[in-house]
Amino acid sequence: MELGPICNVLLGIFGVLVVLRWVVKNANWWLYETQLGEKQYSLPPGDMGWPFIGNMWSFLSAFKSKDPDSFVSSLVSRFGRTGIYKVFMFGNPSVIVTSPEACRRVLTDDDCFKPGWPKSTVALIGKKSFIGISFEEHKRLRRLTAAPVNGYEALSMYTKYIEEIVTSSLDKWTTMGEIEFLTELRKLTFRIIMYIFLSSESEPVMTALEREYTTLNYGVRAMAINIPGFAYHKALKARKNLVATFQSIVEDRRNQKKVSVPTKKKDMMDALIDVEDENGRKLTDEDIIDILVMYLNAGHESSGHTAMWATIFLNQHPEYLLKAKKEQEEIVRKRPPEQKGLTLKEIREMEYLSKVIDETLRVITFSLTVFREAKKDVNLAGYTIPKGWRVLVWFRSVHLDPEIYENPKEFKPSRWDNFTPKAGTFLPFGAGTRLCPGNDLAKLEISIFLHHFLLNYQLERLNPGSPAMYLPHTRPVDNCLARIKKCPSSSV
Ligand code: HEM
Repeated sequence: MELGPICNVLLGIFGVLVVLRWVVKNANWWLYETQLGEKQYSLPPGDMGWPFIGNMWSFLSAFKSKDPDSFVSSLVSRFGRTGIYKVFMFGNPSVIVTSPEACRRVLTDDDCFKPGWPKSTVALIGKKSFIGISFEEHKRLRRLTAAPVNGYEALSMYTKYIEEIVTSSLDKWTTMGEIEFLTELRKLTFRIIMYIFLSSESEPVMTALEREYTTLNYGVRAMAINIPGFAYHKALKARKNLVATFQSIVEDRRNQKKVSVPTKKKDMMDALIDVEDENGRKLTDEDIIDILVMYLNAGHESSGHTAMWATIFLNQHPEYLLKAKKEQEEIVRKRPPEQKGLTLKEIREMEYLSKVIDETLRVITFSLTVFREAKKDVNLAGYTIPKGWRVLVWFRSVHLDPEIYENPKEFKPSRWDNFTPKAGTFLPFGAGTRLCPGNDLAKLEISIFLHHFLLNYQLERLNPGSPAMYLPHTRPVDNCLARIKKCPSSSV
């Protein structure tokens, strides 16, 4: 048999494959960069990945592996430590920023950047939530909703309630045998945020809502594939259920108001129903529901995860746990005998505990990234971000940068002794006009939880070596399966 023709055919196929690969690899470059004219030459270095999926495959495979940071470190090793990289993610030509200076600039420059969350995320959180509304509308609703969740007066008001719910939950957990510690903490923080927004709801409604939020969050970081079986499809269904529940709560509250039965305490729902703009225009049901979907989500997942990790880290480091416990015992010892429970003043004096929480926020970086969009062509660090491109502010890289935090993956609360982070190097709650409005509330909840936990309880993990997973948020695969036990020295 003659080999010549076969070789030619094989060579031909090989040639076609090489050309095809080149075309496919350069499709995004051709689609998004060549259109930019001269500007394409000043884009940040990077790689736009494959057509349609861009860099999502590398992102998802890194974040589903044991080394999520391999995603950004591969950009650094290929393109250098520029702190800004061109990518194609979540369906858009984008730039990832990883240096403190660039992150801070993007977060604080409202003339150049606006929220730029992927359409799929806006569809889940709501187009009338803070990530979908105009600058002016955001300013107004932010003013209205931020005061009741932050500030001395509001926080003092919630301290007693949070303490009650923390102590009763901890007590209950000791009787439950094996629990998923994270799941229980999420329920706890969800009850707190429900109380602030809606005063109260029945236990079954709360458990059902919290479950829907878990499904919703899986969809937020997944690929937007709306086909049964995929995380995004399930998340859309979860949103539908949440909207239906909130709709009936809003209707009930409006009806109550019509027959003018004043509720005992004015909660956030009352404030949202009553508020008018300068033209006397009130919020629609859709406005209120999207604000609820957003706040109740942002307001419990993050604090629940952070409280869990702080407890795990302390458990892994008995010397830090002892130090934190001593501080709490000292607070109780100094307390006048007639005082019942914690005061905000005492919480503000928990110096070591505050370092434990900051260190947890840094090591875990609950919000791995946030999204912005360039409102015009922007020059950043000598590179051009073209108008309309998305910017991913990659908090995780800043918090785990060995040039900022020595041995960054080590949990070491004492690194915060006499250390004030430079601007842009510690951003657990973001910065600028979108700085998390719940930052003080979150620290309050976590401090109250740790206070009672350290004084009276112990965590016994069933799988202490359970590996971590990173999407949608960093957590142990087993949701921290554990038993909660009373300390032998407990006074409760
Ligand atoms: C450890 C706990 C928390 C962490 C790590 C956290 C983190 C963040 C971050 C990084 C942002 C900035 C988003 C951006 O720049 O686009 C943010 C925004 C937000 N957070 Fe939090 N958060 C926490 C707790 C809370 C709590 C308890 C609430 C509820 C009261 C809350 C409500 C919100 C809201 C509504 C926004 C949007 C703000 C806006 O767009 O103006 N967060 N959070």
